[in-house]
Amino acid sequence: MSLKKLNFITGNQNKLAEVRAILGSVIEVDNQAVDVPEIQGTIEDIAKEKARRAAEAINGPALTEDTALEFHALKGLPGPYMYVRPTSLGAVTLTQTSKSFLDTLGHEGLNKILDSFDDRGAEAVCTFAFCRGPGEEPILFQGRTKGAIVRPRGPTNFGWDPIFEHEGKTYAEMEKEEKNRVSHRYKALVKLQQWLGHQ
Ligand SMILES: O=c1nc[nH]c2c1ncn2[C@H]1C[C@H](O)[C@@H](COP(=O)(O)OP(=O)(O)OP(=O)(O)O)O1
Ligand SMILES: [Mg+2]
Repeated sequence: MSLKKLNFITGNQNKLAEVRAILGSVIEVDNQAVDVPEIQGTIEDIAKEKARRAAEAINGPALTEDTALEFHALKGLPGPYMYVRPTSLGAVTLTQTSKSFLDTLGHEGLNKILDSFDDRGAEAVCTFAFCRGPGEEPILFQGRTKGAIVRPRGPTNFGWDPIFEHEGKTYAEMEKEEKNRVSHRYKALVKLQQWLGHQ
C-alpha cells in the first residue's frame, strides 16, 4: 500500500503546524479536528485507542498523536494525564473538575509541585498512532526528549513549552525550527518517516 497523504486527526493547531513543518516535504498532511475521547491507561494504550476511535469516526485511515510530560520525581506523572479532561473519561470520573493539570495548576503550580523535590528532571513523550481503518491494529511511533521543569520563559502560546527546558533553553525560547530539530515530536516523526519509506 502506498500512502499519498496522512489524515492527522487532532484539534490542536500547534501540533498540526509542527507536524506540517517537519513532514511537509515528505508527505501531505490533511487535518480533521474530530474530538476523539481519550481513555486511561499507559501512554501506548491511550495512543492506540485514540487512533482506533479516530479511524472509526472518519471510517478510514487515521493518524493521531498523544503527548505526555513525565516528571521524574513523580515517577512519570502527570504523564499522559497532563491534559486528560475527566469529562472525556467515559464511565470513570476521577474528579468533578473539567480542567487539566496545566489548566488547573498553571506553569507556576506545576513548578511548585517539584519545589519539594531535588530532581526537576522531566521527559516529553510524543506517541503517534496510525490506524489503517476500523478494526485494524494501530502502529506506534514514539519519541522522547529529556529536559527539566523551570519557571516560565518565552512565549506562552503552546502548552507547557515555557516551562520545559532542554539544553539551556525552554522550548518556548527556541525558534520553531530549533524546537523541531530536537523535540519529542520530531523524534517520533523520524520513526514515522522511516516506516513511510517502506510502505
Ligand atoms: O510540544 C508541546 N509543547 C508544549 N505543550 C504540548 C506539546 N505537545 C502537546 N502539548 C500539550 C498541549 C496538549 O493539549 C497536551 C497534550 O494533550 P493531547 O491530548 O496530546 O493534545 P490535545 O488534546 O491538545 O490535542 P489532540 O486533539 O491531538 O488530542 O499537551
Ligand atoms: Mg487530546
